[in-house]
Amino acid sequence: MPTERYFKKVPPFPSDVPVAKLPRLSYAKLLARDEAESVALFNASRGSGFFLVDFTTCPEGQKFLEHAERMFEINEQVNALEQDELMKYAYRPPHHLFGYKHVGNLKIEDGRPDRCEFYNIGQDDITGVSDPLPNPPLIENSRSEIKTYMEKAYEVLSLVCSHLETQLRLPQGTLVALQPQTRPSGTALRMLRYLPQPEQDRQTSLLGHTDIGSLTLLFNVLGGLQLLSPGADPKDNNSWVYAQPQPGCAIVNLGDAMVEWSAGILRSNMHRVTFAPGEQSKSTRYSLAYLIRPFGQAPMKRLAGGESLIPPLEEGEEDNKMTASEWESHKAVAIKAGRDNARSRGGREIKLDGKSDIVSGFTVGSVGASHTKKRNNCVLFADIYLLVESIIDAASSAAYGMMIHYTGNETGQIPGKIPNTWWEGGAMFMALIEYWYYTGDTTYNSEVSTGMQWQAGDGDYMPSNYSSYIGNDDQMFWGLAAMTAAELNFPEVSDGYSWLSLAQGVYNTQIERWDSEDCGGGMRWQIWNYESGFTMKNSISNGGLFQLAARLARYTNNDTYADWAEKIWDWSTTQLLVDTSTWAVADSVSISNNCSEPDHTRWTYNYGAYLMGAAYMYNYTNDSSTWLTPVNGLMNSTLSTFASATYNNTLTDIQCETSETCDNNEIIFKGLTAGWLAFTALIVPSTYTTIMPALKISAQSAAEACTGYSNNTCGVRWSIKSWDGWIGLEESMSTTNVFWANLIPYNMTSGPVTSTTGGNSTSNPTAGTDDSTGTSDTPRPITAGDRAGAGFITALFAGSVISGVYWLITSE
Ligand SMILES: O=C(O)CCC(=O)C(=O)O
Ligand SMILES: [Fe+2]
Repeated sequence: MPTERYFKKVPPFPSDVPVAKLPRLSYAKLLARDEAESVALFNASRGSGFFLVDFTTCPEGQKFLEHAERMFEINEQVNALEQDELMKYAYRPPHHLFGYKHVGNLKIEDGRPDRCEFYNIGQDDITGVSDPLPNPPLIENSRSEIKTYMEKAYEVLSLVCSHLETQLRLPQGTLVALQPQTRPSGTALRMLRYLPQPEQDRQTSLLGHTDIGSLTLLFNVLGGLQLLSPGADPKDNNSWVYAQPQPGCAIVNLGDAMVEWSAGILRSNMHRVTFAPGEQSKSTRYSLAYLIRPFGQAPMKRLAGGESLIPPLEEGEEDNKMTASEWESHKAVAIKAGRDNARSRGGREIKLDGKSDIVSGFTVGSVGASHTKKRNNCVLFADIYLLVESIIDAASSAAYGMMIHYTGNETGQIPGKIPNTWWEGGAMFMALIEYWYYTGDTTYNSEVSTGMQWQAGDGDYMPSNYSSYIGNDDQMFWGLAAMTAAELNFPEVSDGYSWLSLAQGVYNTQIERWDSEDCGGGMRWQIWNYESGFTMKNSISNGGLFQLAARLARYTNNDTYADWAEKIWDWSTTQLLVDTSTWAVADSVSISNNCSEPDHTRWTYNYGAYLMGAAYMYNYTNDSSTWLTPVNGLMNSTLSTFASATYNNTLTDIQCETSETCDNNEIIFKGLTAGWLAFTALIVPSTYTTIMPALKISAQSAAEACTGYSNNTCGVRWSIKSWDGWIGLEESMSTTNVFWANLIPYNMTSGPVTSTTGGNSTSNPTAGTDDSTGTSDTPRPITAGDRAGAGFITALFAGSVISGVYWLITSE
């Protein structure tokens, strides 16, 4: 389709719109290594990072155009498939970056949904470098043709690399070796379609971005692609000029990897897609992009040294020490104004034979006028596909910051046990399971499995080593972690307890402890009468069991659990632990005054525990309005109490944060709450538009609070939007939670499953019932110090950059 005869089928590109004058290089001359063509390629790569390659100039080129036409046919057919069929192969960042992206899946500058759809075919899939991925039969049947096209396109771009190597005076093969077709990478053939937009309602179809890989080879017939004029304001529509497709030519552009390798000599320019100009706007636009990304482990550092024109590090400059895949995820950070690596994004002057040499951007041609603009030194948006990756990156950095404090996986240590605390292990594993689910990062999975099984006791989280001082709430967190594992299909441990049975074990042992003798019911805080909280009935124990029962009801579709959930809810609201007129949640009541005086202590997680339970009941009862009122009431009171403007709309445990008196337990609360809010947004869809923006702001603030020691150390007080000097496992756990919670929008179709929607954890309805641990009231000696705060250990972890989230969230 990119040949003359296809151009004739559509209205001509109008002559009265400004266009970027891109140099048109002859493929024949490039093949013949024509010196002038090589220099022209280099100058275009420095100036605008965009040029045309004319394939009509030789038989090899014409052959390539035939292959491209065939891909255009496949493009039309693939995008013409029924939505339902395409959605079977949905591209699901963060887990799957290949497959079909539907219209509206990404956003444009102003937050509205995009108008671009595409099918991403992974190179590794097609060449056999990875296991095959599922694709529609149309693609499956065309594997060999697609493979040929990829090989040819790769050959063309390798030729481009070879010219760049010559001009940069790099040893031949240097750039090509960083992106071989034989090594795993994110390289893809993207088949894009843009339907015509109604005249009254037109907008950007694909958000302005730079390509994060190294080189892109793009064919299209209709206009629509626009480049940002160098130095211009991306918010001003006049700054964007069309790149006019030419018959028989591909548009080649450089991506960000080239900027890194060349220390800023080569240029990666902002571009976007909008409706086609003039009469063309009425036709459907197809384009075919072959996007090369370096192999995952490729170094991103500048290729200085030897004869190369690439300058060695200057004072104040730092080498990029990341691998390509690390760097892809971290790139978003470079955008934050004032950071070293954001200053030069291409077009850096070079020294040629002792003289400095600089190339301007591109010439803008329009009727009667032609002018050159300054080069663009400031890339304002990163590749759109990076949005997800930068949140993943933040989550991964926070999870790492958490796990460096964990020693349970070391020889001689106890799996699942965190010094000076037992319950936190459950909260930590819950965070790691969710982290795994939303990021796809399996790094900590074996720690999770081992620790969760090790602490399981007889299958109900009353392990004999700690059972003498475990409280109901402590045990509950492990139960909720196991429930989460079941709902997210965390891999089962073949010779261990099933996740579901562990959750059932906790539930069964706890309902046994329901205390009808005092205050008409309720769970006590403590199990043992020698513990000081034995005479108290608190929200987290009751709200936790309420939540667990609701989740078990939904997972197993068994009303017995739901009945218990209702019973706990009724008791909690009657006792005003949950006040259904104000939706305030107290921390506890005391048996000493017949539970008549709920306290005024406000903790995020008490709200969150009940909110999550109500959300599950709403979902379980098929959206019954009875449960919607509590869901909305608790959601609103959570946000207005803990994320008000006073706290920069950022989740704050108001009880301790301003006074800087939060203990290690308390530091974890708001992260747990963030996670429960996120699940609520998923299973009660009407809450989504309230919850997600709130979670975004919290994550943005948290990212800014994770700037300690220049190594992403996270503090406690997110709301002050800077690091507060605190550090520890708990701080990092909370930020891990708020970051994965922000990945929910990218994984909307899944989330917590049930036994009838893909959950396969084995049920054991009587789990824990034959375990007498925890039902005896014989006093046992307490092991000292379990509730004492852990000392703060200095974390030193390097490399990643959480503040990327700041940009990410503000840019959406
Ligand atoms: O459709 C086009 O012309 C451009 C697509 C693009 O920029 C991309 O996929 O990165
Ligand atoms: Fe692009």
